[in-house]
Amino acid sequence: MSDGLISVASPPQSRSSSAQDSYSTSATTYDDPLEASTAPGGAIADKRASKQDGKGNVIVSVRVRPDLTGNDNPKDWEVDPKKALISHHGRESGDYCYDNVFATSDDNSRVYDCIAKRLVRRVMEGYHGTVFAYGMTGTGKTFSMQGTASSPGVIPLAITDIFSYIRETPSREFLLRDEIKLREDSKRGVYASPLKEEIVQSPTQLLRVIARGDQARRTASTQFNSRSSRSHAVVQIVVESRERMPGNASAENKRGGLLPGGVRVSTLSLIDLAGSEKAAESKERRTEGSHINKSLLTLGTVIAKLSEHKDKDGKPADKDGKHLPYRDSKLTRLLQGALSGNSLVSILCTIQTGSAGTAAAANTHTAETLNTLKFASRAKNNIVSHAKKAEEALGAGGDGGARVLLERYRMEIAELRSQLDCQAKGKKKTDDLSDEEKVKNAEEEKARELEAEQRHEEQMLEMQLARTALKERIDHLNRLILSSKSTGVNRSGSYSSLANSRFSQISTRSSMTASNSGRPGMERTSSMTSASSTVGRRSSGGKRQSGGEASIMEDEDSVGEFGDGNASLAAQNRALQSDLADKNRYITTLEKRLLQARRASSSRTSVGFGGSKNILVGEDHSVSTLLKEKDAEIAELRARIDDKDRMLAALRSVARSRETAEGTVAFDPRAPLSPPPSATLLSSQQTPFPPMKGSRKSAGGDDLKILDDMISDRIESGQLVRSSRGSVRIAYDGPLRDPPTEPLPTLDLAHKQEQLKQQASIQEV
Ligand SMILES: Nc1ncnc2c1ncn2[C@@H]1O[C@H](COP(=O)(O)OP(=O)(O)OP(=O)(O)O)[C@@H](O)[C@H]1O
Repeated sequence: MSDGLISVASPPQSRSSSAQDSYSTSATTYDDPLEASTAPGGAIADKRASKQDGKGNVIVSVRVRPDLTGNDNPKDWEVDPKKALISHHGRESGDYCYDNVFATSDDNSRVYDCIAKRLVRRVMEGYHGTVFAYGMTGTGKTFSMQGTASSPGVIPLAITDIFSYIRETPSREFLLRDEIKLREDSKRGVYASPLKEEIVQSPTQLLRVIARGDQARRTASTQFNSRSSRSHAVVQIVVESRERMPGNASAENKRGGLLPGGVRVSTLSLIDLAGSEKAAESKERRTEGSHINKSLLTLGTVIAKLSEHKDKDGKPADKDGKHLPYRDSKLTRLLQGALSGNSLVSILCTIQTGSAGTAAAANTHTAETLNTLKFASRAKNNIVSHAKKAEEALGAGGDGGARVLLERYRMEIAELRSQLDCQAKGKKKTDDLSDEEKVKNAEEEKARELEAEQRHEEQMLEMQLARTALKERIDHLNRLILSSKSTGVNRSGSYSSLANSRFSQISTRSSMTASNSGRPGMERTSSMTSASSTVGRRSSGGKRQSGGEASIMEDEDSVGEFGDGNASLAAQNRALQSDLADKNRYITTLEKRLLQARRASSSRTSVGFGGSKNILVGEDHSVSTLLKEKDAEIAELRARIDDKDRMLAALRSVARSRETAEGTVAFDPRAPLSPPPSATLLSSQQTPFPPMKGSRKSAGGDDLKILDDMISDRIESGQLVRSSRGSVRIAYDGPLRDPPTEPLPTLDLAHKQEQLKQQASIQEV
């Protein structure tokens, strides 16, 4: 027996690995009491002993690679798979008993069932598990761990079982990630590849991830070392699981409705170490500081020291009580958990018992094989595992919680759901706010519309008020205009009254002149004038009318009183007087027409302006036009008056010429209706009133003086009577002629012309 490391022979395997529950081959068992009864009877005591000292959690198996020459039964080696015994006969003879010894005929499936299947199950249940292969280069480590397409190794089979277990365990949910793959070569030492852990959801995906890592490993090996065994390959699968909601939970609850329990995290490490023979032989490489050799040597050293000594706390220590040098290499650092007893461990050592060719090669090969067996024996004897189920990490607190990806994911999911809820609430709130804003906007819009409507109404009201104000202003202005016009009209009316008054004055003066003359024609003229004047109405009494009528008759008879032979001159004077009377009548008629026109204009203006407030400004033009027409009529009347003046002047000139030609004519006092022409002219020229100005005075100044002298003579003779006011009249000579109570209107053309001119000038103003 080689160095006494292998103390417990592994029982022969009895079952295949095709079935999930067929894992019952190992002589070592994990801390499952029910498993003990299933083991072969001869190994029960040893297994119980292993369980008691914690060695039951460590499985050490040896696989013998077939000999390429077909010599699977070398004379120095005896392999008994059933007894899990390898015996070497020769210089270093001995029996090496392990938990499992696989013959050359055993395939990968069987190897997996014996060394890893149950471990994988335990990992799925919450244990940490480590499976690594150790052996000489070319002895079938990779073949056993990875296998081939037709004969998958431990890793693919473990992956298959992992997903099978997940499918068969609906009460829990799992999360798998290929976390770390340590690579170690002579140049870079141990390094992680890939550096990024990946979540895997299917065996194919996990295998693809592993294949990428293996490809990287091979590339590195090709670059730095032609031999792939110069590096390690570590596949570490982290399994997180937690209990699901009851089966009747809805699909949504199955995803998110987790029970309040924590997340269980376990790790399955599958390691394909570099060729151990180099670590054992190549001192040269060790002196070069080979990381690979150092790791393997450190691993061997650690394993060799595991059970030799314990520290004061009972933890593995070296003989000096010092801590084991796990940190001397990254490999031992990685495997520290497994080697220190916190993990289930399964060690597969591969050997090749066949011929290595030459004798030297055969000796080297045998020595290396023996070293592998010794390593396995030490591992079997020294590694004590007290692996327990990993504690469920509750919540996210602490480092453990932070390391739990599932918990992190759960928390992240919860947080995302919270955010989603918040977003949904926010969205709802936003929607609500949007609705509120819409309502608010609608209200604001409505308010704006109302405000606009009110503003519009106010504007309309203001416009209406403005229009009203403008209308009032216009009306006011119109009233002002009308007032101005009315004032003019009223003034016109006042002027009319005034004019009537003045006319009455004129009439009074005329009556005085007529009284002086005592001619019925004057009375007739007076009556005509009085018809349009207040004074005239006063003078239009029945007595006076009767007197007037009588006067007319008397006028006809009075001619004979002045029958002095100057009848023609008297007749001419009468004709002139008659003509003057006609002119006066014509002037009176014109005055009446002018007065009527002014009244009509005033009436139309008053009716037009006072009857409607909406008078157009254009109507002023009609008034103005009417006024202009009246002014034009007045101007025409003035022109006619001027014509009459010129006619009178011509008549006076003719009378003077005749008087000059006929000499002095004796005045016939019997002819009162036939006063001398000079008297008539005197009267007509307002003698004894102030003489007319201008050409009129100069035209007949001498003649008038003569006539004045004649009138004075007749007054002295009693034929004419001068009143106290200066007017002259024919002396009263009998009862048949009532003296006039009021002065008869006399012809005072010049004075009337002046009045008309004054009236016209006032109208123009
Ligand atoms: N049990 C076996 N049955 C059939 N062929 C095997 C077996 N074991 C190994 N081989 C073959 O032996 C060769 C070397 O095997 P493998 O590469 O697995 O050795 P290794 O120990 O991994 O070497 P290294 O340390 O260099 O990686 C391979 O071609 C492989 O197919």
